Amino acid sequence: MSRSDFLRPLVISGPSGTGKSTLLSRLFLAHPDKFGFSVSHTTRTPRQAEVDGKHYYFVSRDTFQNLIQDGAFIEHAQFSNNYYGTSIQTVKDVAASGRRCILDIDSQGVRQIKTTKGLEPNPIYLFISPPNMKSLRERLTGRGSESESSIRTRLNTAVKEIDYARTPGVHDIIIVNDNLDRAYVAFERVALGDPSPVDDLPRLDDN
Ligand SMILES: Nc1ncnc2c1ncn2[C@@H]1O[C@H](COP(=O)(O)OP(=O)(O)OP(=O)(O)O)[C@@H](O)[C@H]1O
Repeated sequence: MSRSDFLRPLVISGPSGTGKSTLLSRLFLAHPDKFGFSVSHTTRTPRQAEVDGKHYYFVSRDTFQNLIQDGAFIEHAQFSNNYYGTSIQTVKDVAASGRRCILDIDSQGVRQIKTTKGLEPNPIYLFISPPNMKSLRERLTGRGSESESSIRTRLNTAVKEIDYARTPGVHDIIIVNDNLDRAYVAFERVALGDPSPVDDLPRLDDN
């Protein structure tokens, strides 16, 4: 991979509970100096052990709405009654440090970045899929962070996200997080610049 490719932001999306944070934590542990996470802003309340400025910038709805007015975001979206957004400044800060910027955003955000063309250079889009809906439900339940109704909302959204991911050209790369070790090997390759891993998206009518 050339240096210019390495500085292309890597946009990671995939249903809630599919394992994005888990894969990212491993990557950052293995390569502490190579990658920079674009820390998103959100109006949701922090989960236990989440740190302001590290996992998210936790802000009020008023602050978030002012930032939208100021044009601070390359994408922002509302999900489960909370706002999430990525500020232009965060991405610039990571690129300026010579690290590859990694963005973890939902599919509404992916659509928005693609239409606003706010990011230079052009990002690479990676979709992390669950192997099936049953596993996704188990992961969301096992994480213990969501109410039953929140899990239902996330599962309904997941179906739409996986459908959107079937649209040709939306994502450059697809990884199915079935076995965590296998998925991580593929994920690490992508992060280091190999564009080849493309798994098959699961059929949703057989699980
Ligand atoms: N391959 C896997 N097999 C089994 N469990 C997994 C796997 N990958 C992740 N998990 C577990 O699934 C749960 C959800 O993972 P994680 O929180 O990383 O998802 P996420 O995609 O970051 O979700 P969100 O978008 O809501 O932040 C966690 O408890 C994690 O330990």
